[in-house]
Amino acid sequence: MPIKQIKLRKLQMRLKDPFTTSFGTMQDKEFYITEAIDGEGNSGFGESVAFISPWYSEETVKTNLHIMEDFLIKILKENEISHPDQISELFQPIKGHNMAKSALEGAIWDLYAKRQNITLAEALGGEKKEIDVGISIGIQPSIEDLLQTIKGFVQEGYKRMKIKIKPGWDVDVLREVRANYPDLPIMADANSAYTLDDIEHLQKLDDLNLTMIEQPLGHDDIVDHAKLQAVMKTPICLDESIHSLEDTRKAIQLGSCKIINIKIGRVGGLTEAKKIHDYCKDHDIAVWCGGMLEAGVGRAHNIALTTLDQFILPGDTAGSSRYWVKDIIKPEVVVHKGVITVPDKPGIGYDIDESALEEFTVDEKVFNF
Ligand SMILES: O=C(O)CCC(=O)C1=CC=C[C@@H](O)[C@@H]1C(=O)O
Ligand SMILES: [Mg+2]
Repeated sequence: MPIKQIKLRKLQMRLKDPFTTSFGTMQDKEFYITEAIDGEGNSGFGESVAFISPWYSEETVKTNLHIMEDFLIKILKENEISHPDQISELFQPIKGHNMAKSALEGAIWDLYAKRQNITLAEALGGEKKEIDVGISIGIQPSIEDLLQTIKGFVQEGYKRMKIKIKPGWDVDVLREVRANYPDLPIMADANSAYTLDDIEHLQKLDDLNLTMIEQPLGHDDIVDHAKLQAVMKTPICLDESIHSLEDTRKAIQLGSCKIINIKIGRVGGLTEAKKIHDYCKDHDIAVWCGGMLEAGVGRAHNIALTTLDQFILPGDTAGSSRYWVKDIIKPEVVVHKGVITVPDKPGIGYDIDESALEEFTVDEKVFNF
């Protein structure tokens, strides 16, 4: 697969609404869209999920550019790529920087699928033609606002509500939600806002029939999570703690979680994400596809990954209109009654909206091979 050119476009897009988690609030998103071009004019696209500041992980938009242009693109130039699965091996000598690696690998996966004239889902071995999706709701100004927000998303048919929690906005809030929605699938995401000192407080959540509690403890912990899971009925789901298949193996061996949120960027790309999926399938651990407030390219990659059969829980892949006035793909991602129909066109299955891409691009770098 002769790559002739890599393009890095830095985009700035403004979320429709501020998104608040236990870390803080964001509304202006800056990120990279990557493009891998072959000699026949085919283009594959990827998206980096790193944020402007290192609050979710140590990576940022700036570290992404540094690692992509100073290391990863050089490795791609120096090696003949025949299959995208080679890339994670080639990038192995570069420690960390999974989101930078994933952004480039994703563009090459899309290019590969287009050259084979198959969908990215088929290239990954996925068979689902539709995927169930849930929605992630940031911390709201009041419980009334939260209930109103949930009401709207329930009416839109989303299959599961993910509610952000933090100390002072947790048990009482979730009790109120459960009282209003006795049968609705509800999960909580704490984004590491608690410690083992909070065990007794977190155990109060066990009465609420939550589908899971996501990442209650340290962002890089699997030991304390194992202690917490041992005393909680509610399944713990790990997000930030899982960066690789190795982390997955250790977390499952320790009993740190019963569910894993797979995010392509966090684990370094689609090849590693598929390995984690396959390992979880062998060990009866449910997985779902998390979100990073992506634009349409990243959303399309998430949809393709979610077609693999161990993705048995609704993920965070909302429709484009959840976050964006205008997305960079056409058609946009649409959720109908909590379901996304998997596109059947080659590659990611959505076209790039060239005018929107140009409108949001604030910088572009081209690397010729
Ligand atoms: O992209 C989406 O719709 C979900 C976004 C979301 O919930 C998150 C994005 C980034 C970090 C976290 O705050 C949170 C998560 O943990 O999944
Ligand atoms: Mg999370």
